[in-house]
Formats: sequence, C-alpha cells, structure tokens
Amino acid sequence: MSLYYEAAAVLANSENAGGSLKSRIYKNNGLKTSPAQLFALISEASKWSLVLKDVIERCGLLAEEKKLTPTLALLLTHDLLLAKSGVAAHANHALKLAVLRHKARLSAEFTKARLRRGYATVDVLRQAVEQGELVGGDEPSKELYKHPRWVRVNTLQTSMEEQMATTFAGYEKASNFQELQRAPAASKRYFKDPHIPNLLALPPKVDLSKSEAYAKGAIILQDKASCFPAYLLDVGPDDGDAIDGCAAPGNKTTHLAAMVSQRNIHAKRQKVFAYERDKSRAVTLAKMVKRASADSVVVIKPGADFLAANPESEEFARVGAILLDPSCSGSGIIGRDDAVKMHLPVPAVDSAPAATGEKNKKRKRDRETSQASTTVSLRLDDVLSEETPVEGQLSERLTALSTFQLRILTHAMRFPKAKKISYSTCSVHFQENEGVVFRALASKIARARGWRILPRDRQVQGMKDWIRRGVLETEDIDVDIGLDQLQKEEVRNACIRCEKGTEEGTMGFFVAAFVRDVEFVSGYTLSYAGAAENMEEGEEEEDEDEEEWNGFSDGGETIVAAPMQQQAPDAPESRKKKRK
Ligand SMILES: C[S@@+](CC[C@H](N)C(=O)[O-])C[C@H]1O[C@@H](n2cnc3c(N)ncnc32)[C@H](O)[C@@H]1O
Repeated sequence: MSLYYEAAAVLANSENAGGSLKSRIYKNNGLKTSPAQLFALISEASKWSLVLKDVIERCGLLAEEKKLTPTLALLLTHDLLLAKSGVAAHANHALKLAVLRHKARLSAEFTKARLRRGYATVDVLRQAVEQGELVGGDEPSKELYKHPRWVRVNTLQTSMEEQMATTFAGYEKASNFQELQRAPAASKRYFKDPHIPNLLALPPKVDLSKSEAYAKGAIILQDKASCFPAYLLDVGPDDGDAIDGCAAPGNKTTHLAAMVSQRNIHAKRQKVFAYERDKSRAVTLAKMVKRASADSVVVIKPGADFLAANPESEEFARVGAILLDPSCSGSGIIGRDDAVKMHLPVPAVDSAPAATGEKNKKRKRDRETSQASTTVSLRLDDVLSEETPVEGQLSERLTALSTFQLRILTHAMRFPKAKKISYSTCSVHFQENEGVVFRALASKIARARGWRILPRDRQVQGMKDWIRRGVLETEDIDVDIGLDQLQKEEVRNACIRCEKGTEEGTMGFFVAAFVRDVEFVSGYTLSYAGAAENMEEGEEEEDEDEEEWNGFSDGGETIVAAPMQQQAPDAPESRKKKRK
C-alpha cells in the first residue's frame, strides 16, 4: 500500500518543493516502492485525471470516505477502474476497502462520464486519453491554438531526407499548419516549416524522447522562434568566426554551428566561440554541443563573461558575426507541454457533517486547502530552460534587464571585424526589445562604427516573409536618435516579433539584426578613442560608452581594469539629466 502513499507524497507541495517528477522519484533513495511502478501510476493517473475527477465528485467519494485525500482518491480510483490487477493492496487494507465500497457507483459514473464525452467504448476512450485528446471536458482549454512540438533537424549529423526516411517514417504530412494544429495531440503528423529550413512541426504530445535520433542529437527540440536568431544572422563562409555571447543551454549555438558548417562549402575553418557566464549552465552547454556533434566548430568559454571579452584580442581578429540572446524577463515563455498535470477531485462543500471546535476548524482548513489546489502540475524532466526569467518587481526588472542587454549589445559592436549582430529575447516587453534596439542605434559606438539595422528587405527570405514585425511605443523612446518618422518605421519593420498563443504556434519572442559595411570599418580608426574624433561636436557629452568595457577575460577569469559603472551609459536617467 506504500505505493499510493508514496505517490501522493511525490505529488504533495509540488509548487514549493521544486524538482521534476522524474527527479522526485528517481533521486529519492528512501522509497519502498519501485520507482518505475511509482512513475507509471502517476503518469497514467494524470492522463485520466480529467475523467476521474468528474467520476469521484459525482460519486461523492470524498464526503463519505474521510481517510481519502483528493490525491489518494484519484490514484486508487484509477487502479480500481483501469489497472489490470486493480488496487495494489491486500484485501482488507483500509484504503482499498474505502474505494471498493463504492465500486458499483464509481463504475456507473465512469460509464456515464465516458458516454457524456461521446466515446462508445472504454477502448475508444482509452485511445483518446493516450492521444492527449482529453483537453477540456468540463474544463475547456484556455489555449486557442495548440502549441506544436517543434523539431530542428541537426544538419551537423543528418539531413531532413534521412530523418523523413527513418525517425519520421510512417508520419503523415499535414497539408497546412492549421491542419497540424487540429490533429490529435499525439498523432503521427508533421508539417515542414515554410520559414526556417530543416524545421518540423509535430503535434504537441508526440514523444520523441525515446527515439534514437533524439538521444544522439540528430534532432533537437527547439521552438520555431528560437531558430530565428541564427537563421537571421545568416553567417556565410566570408563572415569569418562567430560568437554566441550568451550561449547556454546551447540551442542557438548548435544551430549557428550547423549553419556555419553547412554553408562553408569552401571548407574554410570557421569557429563559433560560445560564452556562458554561469558555470553550471556551461556544463549543460558542453553536453549539448557534444551531443549535437558541434564540438569541432564550437569553442566553449565556460564561466566566462562576454562583457569581459576583449574585442581587440588576437583570438577574435576574425570574428565577423555575433549572436546575442541575453537573459531577459522571459515573458514570452510558454508553459511546458510535457508537464504532468493531475486534476484533483474537490470535496463537496456541504457534504461534511457539522463538527465543533478544533475538529471543525481542521476540517474547514482541509477543505480550503484541497479546493485551493485542484490541479497538481510537475515538470516531467529536469531540463535546463533556454530562458532565464529574472524575479522581482516588473518595472525595476525591466530597467535593470534592458540596461544589461544594451551593454551586451554595445559591447558586441566593438569587435573590429564584426559586421553582423543578431539581438534576441524571449520577452514581449518593448523596453527589452525595440527599446534596446533604438538605444543601441543611438549609442556612440554604433554611430562611430557605422552600425545600422538590417532592414526587412535585406533579410533572409524566411524572415523577410514573416509577418509579425516590431512595435513602436514612441513615448518610451526617450533617446533622440535623430531618426525621422520614416526611418523609425524602417527600424520597426526590421524588428521581428513572435507572439505566444497565436495561430503561428510560437512562443513570445523578439529578434533584430544589425549590420555595417566593411568599407565603413576600414575608413575609420578602429579604436574607440579614435572613433570619438569622428564625432560631431558635443556628442562626447552624451555618451560614455568607452567606460563600458572594463576588463578582459582569460579562460573564464575576469580581470577588472576599472571599476564597474553602476548605470548603463545609455540609461534614460543619465541621458535626461544631460539634456537638462
Ligand atoms: C536566454 S539564455 C540563452 C539561451 C541560449 N541562447 C539558447 O538558445 O539555448 C541567456 C544565457 O546567457 C548567460 N549570460 C548572461 N549574461 C552573460 C554574460 N555577460 N556573459 C556570458 N553569458 C551570459 C546566462 O547565464 C544564460 O545562460
């Protein structure tokens, strides 16, 4: 019987205790039950929980059996009605008796619940449950559009053709994206993305985690929007080396490496330097790079701060392209589809007999607790998120984040041979997106080095075709960057956005690219002090970009050359003061 108590304990306090379902089970050495049995019970019961919650509530089980908590009732009812060998306990165990007493009612309610949902037999209902079709029921899905499972074919190891003939053999082609979104959640369908090469959309519950291609890194589960930065950067054989300034866990790094390798037909040696400040995330990055077979292209800088990388270093003399995907508010992130969600039955409020004193208080508290948490949600795996949402008050967070993002971006603009930069976030906030782009364009370093936005009509085809573009919140642009309305409109249209919960099936995302001409570079003195000489009169007063870079990195250790600036040089506050 420890099976049910231990399963209930695994599910208890899921929001505060942390850890994925697998880590809670497989890293717990104190369990009496086999971890596989525990995992199977929880994942199966969660799939059926929408139906079983309904059955238990209509049967009034919780009101009559005080020993049963909502979670225990759900787990036991699952085994009673659906497990081949029934409830796993000896015949006289109190919990087993508590559900057995209601077997006839529970079975009858189960039949009614099935028929109400329009399933003729238990087998047809079982198939629908397995396919993840049971969204809604009595609780309609809030999601208007299904978020597909996006799969990038890793061209460092394989090709789309090879994957179609192996991993996706037997999958049926959807004639359009809407058809794919309407397909049963676990059905074997696919749709080739028209914007990003080597990208497939599959229904959200298709499980590829056990496929050989996934295990060896031939396919990578990566949201469509997250593929935009490397694709937009469009690194060619003549672009030299590339840097990914904020790399872990490495989806964009490996995509960048794949693009570099695929397009390098002249087999010129091109490297991708991958910076990751956080040491533990750098370990994941290294694993991901190895698994994707990108280690011959990628040079990892573990625990190294990109802001401390010396642009003038010999090592970066050939860096022509830089991808920046810095930490952000994460406001565009969509809840993970592979979460295990358990819908719990709610005890009927009036069904408990009146009680007095302490008992009454306790019963009331129990009822309130169980009503407050009618679902339990747990991540299936401990997967390091691509994004790193930062906690705190929103407006303060946005100010701090956008200051940091601007610093990263203007630092990248210092690399002498760089002529392409992509800047992205998984945020939906103007301040972290177009706001940073406008401020970067206004920075002294951008003007000194001739950086400008990559306009829509010069973007790679898929990005040019993408309809969702940037937004303009003119009242928020407190930098006078000397652009007229038409030019601002060009910048807006050059910015690319994705919105979550739309018919495109992406997360919320933002990306823009900056370019400059090599001729422009060669016409200028490349040191920042030299560039300042080319400034128009009075400009020096407005920017202090030269103070941004204050150290250099040597194998991850930052050697600080000057005290860190407290405020970003382009922060609105400092600018406003100067204008006065
Ligand atoms: C949004 S995540 C990057 C996701 C990654 N591009 C991908 O697609 O998998 C931002 C990462 O940048 C790292 N980071 C933040 N600031 C950094 C800095 N100054 N130098 C290097 N890495 C930094 C964070 O630790 C985090 O892992």
